[in-house]
Amino acid sequence: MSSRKPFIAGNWKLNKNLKEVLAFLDQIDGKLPSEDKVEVAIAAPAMYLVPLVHHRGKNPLKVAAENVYFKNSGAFTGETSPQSLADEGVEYSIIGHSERREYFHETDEDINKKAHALFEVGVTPILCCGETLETFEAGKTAQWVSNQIEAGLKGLSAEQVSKLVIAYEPIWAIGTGKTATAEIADETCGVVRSVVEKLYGKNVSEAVRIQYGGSVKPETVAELMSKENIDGALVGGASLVADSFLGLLDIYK
Ligand SMILES: O=C[C@H](O)COP(=O)(O)O
Repeated sequence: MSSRKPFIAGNWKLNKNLKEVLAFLDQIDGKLPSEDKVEVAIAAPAMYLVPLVHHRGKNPLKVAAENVYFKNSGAFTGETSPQSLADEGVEYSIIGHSERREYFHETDEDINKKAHALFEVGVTPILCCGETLETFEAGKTAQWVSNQIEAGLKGLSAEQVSKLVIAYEPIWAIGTGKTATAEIADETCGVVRSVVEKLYGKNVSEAVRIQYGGSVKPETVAELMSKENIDGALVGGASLVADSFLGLLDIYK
């Protein structure tokens, strides 16, 4: 367990309708642990960001976008601007999720532009990285993830990177029920931290928070969070149902 504040974020992906979003807020109302112990967020489809901000009430719940564009205005049909996230009170945005990289062909360069654009408006990026099963089995995870991180951080200042959140999500563990062992997850989060140290020095690498993501469940979260280099979790499936989402936070009560 590190001294950094843990950060547990749900990622709803393309799930829920408005009624379900509001019901979820109702079900977690007054049940989140104190923000002194853990930071909690939900990343939701763009359509539900404003309702989440407006209906979270006094719950210590941060709101995150699942994606963002790197321009604030212009002829970019269908995109969401960083400025609109900031204006509506959205605190975080995931960038570079493996599903965006795979299905929407996002490149490291796009993702780096998004990181810059978010910092410019005061929204904190959650920068995702992670390798395929093939890369994992070939023993090339460290190199792969290091390259993604170096490219994603290009041109960011030490001050920005110390506020950043990085999520290590092995693609083979996403939605498969196959969580990486806590040891593997910790080792790769340690690799990510060492890349940050190489680029920005010890102070920044000790400040940056690194989440693990990939089939995290209430039953597996405690062991993962006990590891030195893991500061939180980015959770898909287990964040969709209020009881299970609250179960992820039991260790902080
Ligand atoms: O962003 C979340 C990850 O893709 C993990 O999803 P999962 O918990 O359903 O495996």
